[in-house]
Amino acid sequence: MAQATHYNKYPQEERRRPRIVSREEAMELQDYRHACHIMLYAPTIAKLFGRVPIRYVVLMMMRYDGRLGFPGGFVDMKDASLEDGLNRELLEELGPSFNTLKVTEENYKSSQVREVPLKGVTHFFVKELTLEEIESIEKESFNAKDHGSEVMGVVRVPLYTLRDGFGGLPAFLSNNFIGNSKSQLLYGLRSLRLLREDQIQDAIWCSQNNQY
Ligand SMILES: O=c1[nH]cnc2c1ncn2[C@H]1C[C@H](O)[C@@H](COP(=O)(O)OP(=O)(O)O)O1
Repeated sequence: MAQATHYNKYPQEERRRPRIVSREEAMELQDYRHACHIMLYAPTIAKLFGRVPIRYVVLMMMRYDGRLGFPGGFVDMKDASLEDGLNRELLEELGPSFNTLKVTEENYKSSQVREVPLKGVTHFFVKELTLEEIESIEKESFNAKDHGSEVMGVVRVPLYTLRDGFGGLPAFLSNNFIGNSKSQLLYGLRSLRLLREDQIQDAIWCSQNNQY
């Protein structure tokens, strides 16, 4: 009943638009499926071609459906918490690194609710790692249960824009993304200040106005 009341509070067109809610509000929703995904990242001093600063390694993955998304997945009834569900998914998708690396409540960032096509909540987490830890995840991901099936491969997000004005982040943003993962990526880059706002705006504009 609580769920029906909540659902009816929003007019038809409002229900189509995903909403940001607090974790507490999200956890009170009944009959919604909860999913958790995480942006893992690490600072780097490496330069592409010896001159373009890479700045951060940010991990996403190519999914079985040809879309890009973050590692993670649905939380099951048997998971004791959102973090338990996410750690279970990370072990399946990224492999043995997540026997030791653990996501905790400190890594929680935001929750978004959608009503259509199905009622669901996506919880977004972020975790800063060392470059060595990220490289170890990349190597060990070949030994993950889901490698080659649900996960086609772990990919790095290029944060730079090349001289042609499209290569790098603008081209990456032109890919197909699952669910709200593209807005999660932009939110993560913004809120963690991995890029400046003007750099993000330029990359979005260039991705939408590719003349090449
Ligand atoms: O990266 C993501 N960000 C937001 N939502 C996502 C992301 N990846 C998938 N999704 C959506 C799609 C589904 O509605 C759920 C769960 O999908 P998935 O991760 O494929 O779940 P399983 O691995 O099958 O448990 O979240």
